[in-house]
Amino acid sequence: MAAVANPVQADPLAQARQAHVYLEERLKATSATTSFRSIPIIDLTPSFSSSRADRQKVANEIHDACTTVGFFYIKGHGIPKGVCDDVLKLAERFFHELPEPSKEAIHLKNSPQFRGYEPAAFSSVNDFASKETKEAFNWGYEAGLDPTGGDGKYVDIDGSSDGSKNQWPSEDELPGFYKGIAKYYSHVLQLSRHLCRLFALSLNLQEDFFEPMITHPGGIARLIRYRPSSNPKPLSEVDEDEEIGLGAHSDYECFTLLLQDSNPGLEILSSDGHWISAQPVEGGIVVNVADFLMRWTNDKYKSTVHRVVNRTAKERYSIPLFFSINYDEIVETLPSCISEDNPAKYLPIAAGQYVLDRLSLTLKTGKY
Ligand SMILES: O=C(O)CCC(=O)C(=O)O
Ligand SMILES: [Fe+2]
Repeated sequence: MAAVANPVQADPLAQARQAHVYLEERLKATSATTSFRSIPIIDLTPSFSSSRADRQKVANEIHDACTTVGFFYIKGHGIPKGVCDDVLKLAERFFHELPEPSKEAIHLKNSPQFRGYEPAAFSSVNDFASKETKEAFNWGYEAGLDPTGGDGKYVDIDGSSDGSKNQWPSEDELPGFYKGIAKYYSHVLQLSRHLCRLFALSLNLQEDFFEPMITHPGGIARLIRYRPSSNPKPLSEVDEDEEIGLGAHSDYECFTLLLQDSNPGLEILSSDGHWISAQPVEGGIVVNVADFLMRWTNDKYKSTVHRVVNRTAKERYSIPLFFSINYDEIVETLPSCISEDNPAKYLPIAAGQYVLDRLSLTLKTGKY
């Protein structure tokens, strides 16, 4: 086991609370560790090459983005444009076509695993945001959505392993919904596995280091709808009283792959206090490091605070996948991220336990 210096807390809930305190501190931070004004764009095309040098080159770009901004766009990722367009259309159909009682029937409050429909103003990712205007539909990994078929050993965040916990709308009411979701999800899952190989190279690990840990990965995804703004205004440097679509937060898992439509809205907090707009990039998918990977890398890779404000008079749709390694995998700090001068800061923890603690904390604050 890796040496653990000053283990913060042995109690997972206390650790989760501490992560919340950490977020509060990040939001207040004014002194820069790394400040930025733009988000790198990384072309993944060479990462599919049989040349190790080509793959390493992309991995090095990922390393630079993750140790500074914590966010980057990927292009040349291989998911066909039609698949992305179709799933965004499906999101629109879900919110517009599914009758309210049918949405209510698959409400997230029925699900200990946070799956299903979440109406506007139902939750808040942090204690500081006023009511969030977003609406969402959440689902998680199931073997039927995985083109590998999975390994039959899927374990959920709460340790359960008795089948899918997803709440799907009925095929009669929303024909083709499950099929369309499955198509996009299978693509984005395989892309995440590909990224895991690049993350491994970027961290000086064997390229297949993560492979045994992603055979039944955690992958909560959501369709999100942000209403048009009633009073559109441009991003200003100081804006305390925003109409918040999604409050300032960092993500919980390993990394997030975000498909956004053509409307801007995502804003990322530079460490000198400026919010930077992650404008949609044609054919691009946004990738960001999340808290579990930050912890796993001993804080080397940055999980950067972000929020969503729809400043346009149009609806905005986005579809994040929060990719985690197998939830039952217990991890300790990555060997390439510790040294005598920089010993491991965190205790080993199961990937799913960490996510559950963070999600439960949202419950504890009474916002769910
Ligand atoms: O909708 C977006 O652009 C970002 C969504 C997000 O940050 C999240 O769901 O965690
Ligand atoms: Fe997020």
